[in-house]
Parts: sequence; structure tokens; C-alpha cells
Amino acid sequence: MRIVAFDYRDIPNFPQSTVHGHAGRLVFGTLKGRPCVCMQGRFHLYEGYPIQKITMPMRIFKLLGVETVILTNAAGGLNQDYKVGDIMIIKDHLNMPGFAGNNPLAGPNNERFGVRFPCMSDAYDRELQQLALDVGSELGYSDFLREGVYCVLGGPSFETIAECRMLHKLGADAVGMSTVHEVIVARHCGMRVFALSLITNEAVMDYDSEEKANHEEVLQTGKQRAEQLERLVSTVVTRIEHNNNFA
Ligand SMILES: O=P(O)(O)O[C@H]1O[C@H](CO)[C@@H](O)[C@H]1O
Ligand code: HPA
Repeated sequence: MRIVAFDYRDIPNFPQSTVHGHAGRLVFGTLKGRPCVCMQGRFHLYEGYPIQKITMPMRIFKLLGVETVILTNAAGGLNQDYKVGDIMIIKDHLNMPGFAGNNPLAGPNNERFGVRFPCMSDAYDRELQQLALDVGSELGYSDFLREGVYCVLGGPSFETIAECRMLHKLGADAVGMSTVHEVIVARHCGMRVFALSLITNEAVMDYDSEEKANHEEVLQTGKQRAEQLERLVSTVVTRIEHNNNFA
């Protein structure tokens, strides 16, 4: 496969990755004949970027003709049935920064991209969720494939025990510091969205627990499941129906 890659620092006005584990490259290539663009590294609120800057790549993708966005993240498991290494297909989200008014669509609406008040009850494409379940089952991943609700927080501090308990009671299965802002902007401009969380650690829910959330564990679990995640995502990509607008 031929690829062309650009460092974020060489793209005018593009934010820079500051997080360990995020390479900071935009990579163009084809996957079984399908044109793809991949971000090696994303941006987070806790890096100090305005929320509109974090999500700017979504609008660039829209302008490039992208139809479907696939997002992945590392997340802490709140659901007591989840284990480290599980892959959760995101079926819905809780947008905590959004509750406090920090939404990437705040400010004047750019009608060129979408409507003022976009619907979010269909944010995560149901056909793509089913496709991923089918592909996961074919690949023998059913034992560690889940479906659940992702909750975004601002970070960078990990959650307290009380916060984890509250988020779980509110209906979240996993917690992290990304993805939701990108989903909102991608849906606003009409791209289909599919998203996965890798459960890299168990959120600490118990005062007797000796566990402590840490970024090293997050990176390590990411490496351990990288091959399976890659196979799942690449197989889903090759099965997505498209509109032939790149043919
Ligand atoms: O959501 P991604 O970028 O995958 O990373 C997750 O892992 C980091 C914490 O270890 C945070 O950035 C959190 O959001
Ligand atoms: N909390 C928040 N973000 C995360 C976690 C977590 O436990 N794990 C990976 N990203």
C-alpha cells in the first residue's frame, strides 16, 4: 500500500500533538482500494486547545470528501462486567463538558457545514455498529467485544472514586477525555460515525482498591490489543458501503 504522510507541524494552522503516544502525522493511503486518511494522534481539551481547534480536522475531512469517520480511543471501564482489553463499540455518549456549555458548535453557526441545532440521538451509525459486531464475531472477538456508552470528561486528572461511581450511575460504561467533540462536529457536517473504545484500565470504584489509573497502563494495554483492533477496523472499512464519489 502506498502512503503519503504529513507531519502536523508542516500543515498550516494544524494543532500539534503534545501527548506521549500520539505521533502527530496525517497519513493518506488506500485500504483494499478504498481511499483513507488517518490521524496519528488527536487533540484534547486538556492540552489547552480551544474546543473548535480540537475538532478542526473533522471539517477538513469533510472538505476532502470523507463520508465515514471511524474514531478510536482508550478508556477506563466503569461497567463492572468489563475487563481490561475489552473493545467497546460506542452506541451513545455523555458529554460532560457540553453540560457546562463547552460544545464545539458553540458560537456562530457555519451553515456551509450544517444546521444550528443538529440531532445527536443518531450520532453513532447503527448499521456500522451491527457491521462491527458481525465482523468481530467472524474474527472470533465476541468474548471481548462490547457495546456501551462513553462519557467524556475534560481531564487531564483521572477521576475520583466518587466521580466514577456517579458516572456509572448516570449510565456510562466507559470514561475518557476525547472523541465526543469530534463526533459532534462530524455529525454536524453529515459524516457517518463509528467509534470504538479500548478498555485500557478499570476505573477505580472502591475505596479499598489499591489500583491507580495511570497513562503507562493505558499505553501498554493499547499495544497489547493493537493488532486485533487494527484487524477489526480495517475489515470494517473494507465492508463499508460507499457512495462511489471517489471512484
Ligand atoms: O482518548 P484517547 O486520546 O485515546 O486517550 C485517553 O488516554 C489518555 C489518558 O491516559 C487521555 O488522552 C484519554 O482521553
Ligand atoms: N479515565 C479517563 N480517561 C481515560 C482512562 C480513565 O480511566 N483510561 C484511558 N483514558
